[in-house]
Amino acid sequence: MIGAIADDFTGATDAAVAFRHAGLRTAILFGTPAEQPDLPPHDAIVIALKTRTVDPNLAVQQSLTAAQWLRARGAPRIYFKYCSTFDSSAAGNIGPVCDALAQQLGSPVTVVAPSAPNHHRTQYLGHLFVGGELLSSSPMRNHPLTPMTESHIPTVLRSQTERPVELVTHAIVREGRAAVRRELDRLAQLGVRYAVIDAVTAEDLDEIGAACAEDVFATGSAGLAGGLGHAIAGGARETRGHDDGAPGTVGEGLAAVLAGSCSARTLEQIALMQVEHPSYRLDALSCTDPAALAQGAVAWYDSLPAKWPAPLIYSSLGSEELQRTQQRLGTDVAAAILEEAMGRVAVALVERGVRRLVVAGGETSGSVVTALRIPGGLIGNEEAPGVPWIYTPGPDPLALLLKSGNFGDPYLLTRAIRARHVPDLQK
Ligand SMILES: Nc1ncnc2c1ncn2[C@@H]1O[C@H](COP(=O)(O)OP(=O)(O)O)[C@@H](O)[C@H]1O
Ligand SMILES: O=C(O)[C@@H](O)C(=O)COP(=O)(O)O
Repeated sequence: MIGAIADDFTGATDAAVAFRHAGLRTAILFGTPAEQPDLPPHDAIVIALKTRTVDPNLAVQQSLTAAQWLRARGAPRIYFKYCSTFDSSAAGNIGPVCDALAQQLGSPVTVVAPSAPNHHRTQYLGHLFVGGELLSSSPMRNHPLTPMTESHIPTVLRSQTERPVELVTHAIVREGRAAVRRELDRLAQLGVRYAVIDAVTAEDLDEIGAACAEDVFATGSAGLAGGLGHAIAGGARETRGHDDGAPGTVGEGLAAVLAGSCSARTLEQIALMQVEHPSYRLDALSCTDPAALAQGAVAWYDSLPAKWPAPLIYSSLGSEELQRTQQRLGTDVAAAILEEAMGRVAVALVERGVRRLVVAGGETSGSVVTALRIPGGLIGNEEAPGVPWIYTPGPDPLALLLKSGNFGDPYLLTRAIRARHVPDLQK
């Protein structure tokens, strides 16, 4: 069994998919449960937290609680899943959370591997690339909460921890799992506490996963989750795409899209969705009261003719307009207003019968799922790599698609809500 803690909700779904593709039966939980829930048989549990941008002390406390819960549930090893673009602020939270978990778990040296080649994030000589660009030149430099302006991951991590950090280069990874293991042991003996490891391909991550599969603690993106999953499952690469019987079809309920992501890919997806779908923008500059903002959006939803295509409610803005909002209201205040408003909108839409909810943005997904008090779900098929449908338990399930800001092709949102039952205006 492996227990994973993800620092945001879309990241948790990405990791859950990676475990599932490796052949592990995977359960996802939103937050650390207060009690022991009944879970279907599983080899991996992913706990989704919303700790990427909160105060570092809170992130540490929540991560430690999740790790304790997973250990008590029988997980001999813990994986901390953060973003493949190493999303963090100057204060953390990757460094502080890694420090606390490494100490709690007694990890001598901890692997740090942000690469996720299936999402085109690769690391070479410590430098993280997004597609063909360095992280610091990619759209991540304009992220509303965690702008990434340094691509050299050992440098980023050193700014967040006092523990010694060293790089394990791709040349060592290419030598294979035994060489990686030897290097980790050598670094541990030298007193190094974090080994930031290059990885360019999924095969690299399988070698790294095999090298650290017995470690009590490892960290990275969904990429290394896949590598560890393979090592634990003892499976071959062909197991990728294996279906463990989770539901594969999208529900039949009314659909809506909620977008709080301002990532470049989400903005493209929104523009394409607006061609055929009605949309409403939550504007924090015109109203700073989340309840009133949400009320305006819900009144608009209620005014839509019965058979209109699924609507979009969004707050997403391009970087210039976004900066204006952040300068006027403050970055954290603007985010808090819009996240609370989006959570309230989600609750109202579900009360009105919406049963398929597509949410764009990791923080936004965290707010929506928390507002809906959803404890966890079953992982279904992927609408895009790393973006699976999630089915909530109970007699009246919801189908959720939690989309990471930069994931999915430009038509993802449009495709996700275009299910068989959506009324066709042409008829
Ligand atoms: N118009 C806006 N002005 C200021 N902040 C915004 C605006 N729209 C969204 N945000 C905030 O930006 C953050 C986007 O983060 P997130 O939802 O994680 O998206 P992504 O997955 O793209 O990182 C959220 O906290 C959201 O509330
Ligand atoms: O690793 C990734 O890129 C994702 O799993 C992830 O964490 C995405 O975060 P958001 O872009 O904030 O949704």
